[in-house]
Amino acid sequence: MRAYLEIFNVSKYFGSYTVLKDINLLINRGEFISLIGHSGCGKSTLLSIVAGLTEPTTGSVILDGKEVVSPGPDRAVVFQNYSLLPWLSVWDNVMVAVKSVLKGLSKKEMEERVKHYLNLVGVYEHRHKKPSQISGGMKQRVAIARALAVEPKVLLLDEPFGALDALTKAILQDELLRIWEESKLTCIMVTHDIEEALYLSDKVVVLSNGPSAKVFDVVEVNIPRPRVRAEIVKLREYIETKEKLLYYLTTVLRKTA
Ligand SMILES: Nc1ncnc2c1ncn2[C@@H]1O[C@H](COP(=O)(O)OP(=O)(O)OP(=O)(O)O)[C@@H](O)[C@H]1O
Repeated sequence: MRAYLEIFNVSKYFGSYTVLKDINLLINRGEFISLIGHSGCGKSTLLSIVAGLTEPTTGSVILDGKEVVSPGPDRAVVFQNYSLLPWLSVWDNVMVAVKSVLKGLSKKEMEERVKHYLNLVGVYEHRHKKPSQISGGMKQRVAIARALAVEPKVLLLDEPFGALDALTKAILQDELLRIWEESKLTCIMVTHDIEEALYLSDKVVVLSNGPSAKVFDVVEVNIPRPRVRAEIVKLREYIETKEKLLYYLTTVLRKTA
């Protein structure tokens, strides 16, 4: 049986520099996958290839039986730096995405959808504000609402909570987990945070150090769901998987620079 998202022999060269070499990954529908690895190994490049924003030098990405050749509404990306349009209100930032992707909807259906997703991430009451008038955590909520509002098949997250303080980060991780559990979206998230990866993911894909980064290991996170942060940290599976990932990153793949 084919996987929902298939990454076949993907390599990426920037000039003579080989970032990724022969990446192979199979991701099932509804899975939550984290990509982890040292800075500069090519995590964002791989995510960008899946998004269709970067073309692989060799190999291919197949989503639901179709090759990815460009960005498309079936894949939404959330970046660390929110990437909201500063001159538009919170409402319009989401509406612009809905209008551009879901042209067949009536005005009322579009408005209902924007309202639904702003409510889902808890920023509806801030809908008239501009991005400069809301906090970083709220901006990231809006970015997530915008991504979800087009109802993609795959949600791609590039260090989505990397710029947030620890408490806001924990709250948004809980919200993302809740939304993912309800929607059963397929998610791929780049992160540097092992605990975040363990809390959210079904599998953690560890990339080796670049240049020519490969998939070093795919670590299954066999922690039952629903997950309660305070409870899972006591589980043997959590402790052992965390130790394994730490061992990979700090010993086997240790970087000297
Ligand atoms: N457009 C580009 N042109 C040339 N080199 C690039 C380009 N994009 C990325 N690179 C290089 O590819 C390598 C991988 O970058 P990438 O951002 O994918 O790594 P990363 O693992 O996501 O890093 P970090 O964890 O620091 O965000 C780096 O050496 C980077 O300088």
